[in-house]
Amino acid sequence: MTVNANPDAGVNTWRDLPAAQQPDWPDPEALRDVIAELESYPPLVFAGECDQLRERMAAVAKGEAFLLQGGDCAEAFDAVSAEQIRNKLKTLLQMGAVLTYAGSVPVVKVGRIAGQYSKPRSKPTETRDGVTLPSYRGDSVNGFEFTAEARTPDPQRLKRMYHASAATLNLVRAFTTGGYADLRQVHAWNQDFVKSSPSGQRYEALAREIDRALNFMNACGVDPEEFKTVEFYASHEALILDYESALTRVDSRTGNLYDVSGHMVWIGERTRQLDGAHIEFASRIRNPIGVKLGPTTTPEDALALIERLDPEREPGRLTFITRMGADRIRDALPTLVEKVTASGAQVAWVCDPMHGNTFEAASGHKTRRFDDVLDEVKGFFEVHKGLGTHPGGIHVELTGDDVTECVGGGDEIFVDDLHQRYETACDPRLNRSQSLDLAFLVAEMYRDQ
Ligand SMILES: O=C[C@H](O)[C@H](O)COP(=O)(O)O
Ligand SMILES: C=C(OP(=O)(O)O)C(=O)O
Repeated sequence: MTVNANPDAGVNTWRDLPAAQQPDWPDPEALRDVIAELESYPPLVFAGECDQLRERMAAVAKGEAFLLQGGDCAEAFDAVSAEQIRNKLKTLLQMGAVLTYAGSVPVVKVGRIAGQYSKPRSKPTETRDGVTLPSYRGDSVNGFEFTAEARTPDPQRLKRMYHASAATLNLVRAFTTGGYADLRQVHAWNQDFVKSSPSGQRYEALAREIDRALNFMNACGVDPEEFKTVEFYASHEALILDYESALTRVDSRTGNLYDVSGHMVWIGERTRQLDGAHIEFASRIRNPIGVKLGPTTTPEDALALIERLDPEREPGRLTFITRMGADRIRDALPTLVEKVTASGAQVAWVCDPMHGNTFEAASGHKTRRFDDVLDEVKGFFEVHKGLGTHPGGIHVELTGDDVTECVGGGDEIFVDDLHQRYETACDPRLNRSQSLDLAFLVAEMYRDQ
């Protein structure tokens, strides 16, 4: 259930509509208290930063830049450590360097980070050995452990989500502006990795080229500030609407509403009903918005979403993140892109090659084949090439750690390896080596485009 914490605020119009995938909070009073407290907390991001990202996304929509959006499937409170945050950031920075240099395109870097704590689920309950409990819905809602106590939704967790997001964002900001992300560190990001992995070695060769280019520029007297820091943004799925609307504020500069829990938020495949609460919520805020589109999306759905979320047809406002599956993308995507383009809307098209390619291995692990992931990205590029439209970016679930959750990749992981380091709380992520492999292959596709 949801409660009406601030009926006068313009953001609360979603409360009258059906809201899919919301937790069954057992104690409405406790939820109300938490919402009131969250409403008093300072913003996690500044509205001006959201505007800046909207401008960057406009460049993506116009074909002038490429989006790299990636991070955990589900962040976890016990993984808010310097090491894990640094590893994730390092992986994204390395991928960004590969795409920028080998793909020769400006890369907009956005993490699935500092707020990705809530998960929509296929089933509301999970049964093990005859015991049925609520499904795990992310650390913002309940615990992963299979006990009645852990699985009971607890609104106090929404406050932990805020604090975990704040701590993560703080370190990300320190790393990206305090010297760690300086392009001259391009080798340092690879240090612990290069010897053992083919993709690490390939990266090292590219880093040497970048070094030479930097030395050349330096010798010419050019040392741009842009190389010393990195623009990096935070995004997550806007799923738990009580949290998102408690973090929505009126921007004093413009009087507009911004969800200041992250720079960009997206609405998932399971919650993008046109007459539902999530789309209503997204229509009220000025952040750049993503919407996931699965294989059954019709052109009419896409056009109606544009009408609701981007009535002014403003490039950068709306990103369609398609997640069709490798076997469907070549059939399902062309009509969508054609009809949307013909409507005059300039959305950014981004490929999520993860969510349409999940299967369960014989061992019971949810996994994905690297080759399927790659094939979906290839299909995405083929479709856009065929239509003369811009393949705007990729959206991937990844981690900087050497997990064994997806099979394949240059440093191949086999189905029998899955149990070794299977650490995700929900869906399988690419590890660092697989992520770099993907970046090199996408850079080649982009160049060939
Ligand atoms: O990350 C996406 C969804 O939350 C996830 O795919 C749902 O998984 P389920 O089908 O196991 O519920
Ligand atoms: C739930 C997700 O994806 P989708 O909505 O595409 O299933 C996700 O990206 O975490």
